[in-house]
Order: sequence, then structure tokens, then C-alpha cells
Amino acid sequence: MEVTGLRKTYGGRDAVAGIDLVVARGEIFSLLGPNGAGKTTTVEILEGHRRRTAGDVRVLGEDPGRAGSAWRARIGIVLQDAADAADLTVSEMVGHVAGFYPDPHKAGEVIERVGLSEKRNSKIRTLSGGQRRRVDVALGIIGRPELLFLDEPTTGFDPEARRQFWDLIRTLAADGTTIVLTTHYLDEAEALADRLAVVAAGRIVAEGTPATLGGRSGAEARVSWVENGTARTEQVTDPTDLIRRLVHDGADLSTLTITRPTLEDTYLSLIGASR
Ligand SMILES: Nc1ncnc2c1ncn2[C@@H]1O[C@H](COP(=O)(O)OP(=O)(O)OP(=O)(O)O)[C@@H](O)[C@H]1O
Repeated sequence: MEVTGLRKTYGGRDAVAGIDLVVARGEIFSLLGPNGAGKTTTVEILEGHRRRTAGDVRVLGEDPGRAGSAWRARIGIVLQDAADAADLTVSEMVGHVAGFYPDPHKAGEVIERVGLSEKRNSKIRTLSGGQRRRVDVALGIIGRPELLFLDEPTTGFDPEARRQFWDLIRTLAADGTTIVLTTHYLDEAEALADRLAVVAAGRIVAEGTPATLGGRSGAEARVSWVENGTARTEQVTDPTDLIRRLVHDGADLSTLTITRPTLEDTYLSLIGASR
């Protein structure tokens, strides 16, 4: 996927104000950013669902604004609430959508992969919110997509279902599926993404790996310990010397913690700085 100078204007205002992106095959790429930053607009242009005002976009070798049904069949989209109103069973719905694709997975296999085998004969409208999201995921992957767009895919999942979903996404990526993930869950982005970009006010304000985004890996470490009953904290670039000194001084290190900024800390400071 290659995007250069992407812009989208609504009524004279820029929702996307010049975005450049490159995503390689098999990569898990995550877009982060506050509400209204322009993520959905960007992703919908990449999916071919929205027209752009300016810029060059290539997705699986084609311009999504002009690509036809053969291109569309190579792409999977996990839409929120795609399956919500259905009066069909899980098997019927997944089997029905499979029929739109030239080389789909078997419906039963996909239903098992998303953890819904026990519910395969239940009507979708009787499922819980998290179970319906799993149906959405099943519909997104049934067509064996080369590129999968996930928009806040785990909203409403219980913790165990989230972990299972993460494993599923890693398996898909390991098999060569390219994944574009939009999420507000920074732990999810950190767990899954090879690279991520933070979007604010229609622009990319930072891009990198979860470990290095926004200079995170070079940020100071916060070292905390208890000394003679008093809590102590120091901020240092490299904690090695400090810890050597504490060992030398015979400090009690059973309370020692070393923390660096979390991805959420880094994200919030990037967003704050962009305002
Ligand atoms: N169809 C539209 N007409 C006019 N303005 C729009 C339209 N769609 C989006 N916008 C505006 O474009 C900006 C970007 O919206 P977008 O939905 O892309 O944000 P987002 O980053 O996906 O936000 P969220 O995290 O809330 O989903 C917002 O200011 C929004 O109000």
C-alpha cells in the first residue's frame, strides 16, 4: 500500500491534510489518533469507499477509486455492526457472505477460528455484543483477503476473547495477510502492530515501531525503590550506574521498579504537542 499527499476536504475544511504512508505485504500497521483525527476518512479512501480530494493512492497495485470487483475480492473489511440486524444464524450469514468470493475459506473453519462454533446455529440477533463482533471478524476474513482492514475490532470483547483475536490476527499476518488496524486501545496496538502512525488533525504526527515511537526507547527510565522506609525515585537515561551504586550501598532492592513511558504516555504527549 502506498499513499502520497492524501487529502480529503469536506466543505472547504481538511479532514485529511496530506498523509504519506507505505505498508508492506504481511505487515500489521496500526493507525492511532483522537476522535475526528481523520483515520476513518483515510481508511475508507484506501478501501475504495470514499473519494479523495487529492493525492496518489495504490492499494494491492491499484487505485481504490477506480478498482473493480476483482480487486475488492482481495480485500477484507471488518465493519462495526455489519452483522447486527441479521435474522440469520451464524452459519447462514457466514456461508452467505462466502458466496460473494471466488476462493473463500470454509464457513465452519472461520466460525471455529473466531470461537463461535457453539453458536453456529444461533440467530445473530440473539448473540451478545462481543459475539456479534466475532461474526463481523468472520465476515471480514471469509474471503481469504490479502489485505484486511480492522476498525476497532475488539470493542466489547472479554479479555480472553481479545487474546484469542490477537492470536488470530498474528496467524493471518504470518500467513502473509497485510493488516491495517485502527484502534483506540494502545495495548492492542502495542501487542499487534509492527509499525504504527499517530494521526492528529488530518496529519501524521509520528510514525515508528511500538518500541521507538516518538523517541520512546530513548526516553528516561524512572527508577523507584524504598530506602530506610522512604520511597525514592530518580529519572535516568541508563539505570545501570544507579543500580550499581544502590547495590554497593547495600540498599534493599526487593522494592525496585524500573519503568519507561508506556505507549499511552508517548501517545498522549504526541497528541498534546500537536495541538
Ligand atoms: N461525510 C462527512 N461530511 C463532513 N465532515 C465529515 C464527514 N466525515 C467525516 N467528517 C469530518 O472529518 C473529520 C475526520 O473524521 P474521521 O471520521 O475520519 O475521524 P476518525 O479519526 O475516524 O475519528 P474516530 O476516532 O472518532 O472514529 C471530522 O472532523 C469529521 O467531523
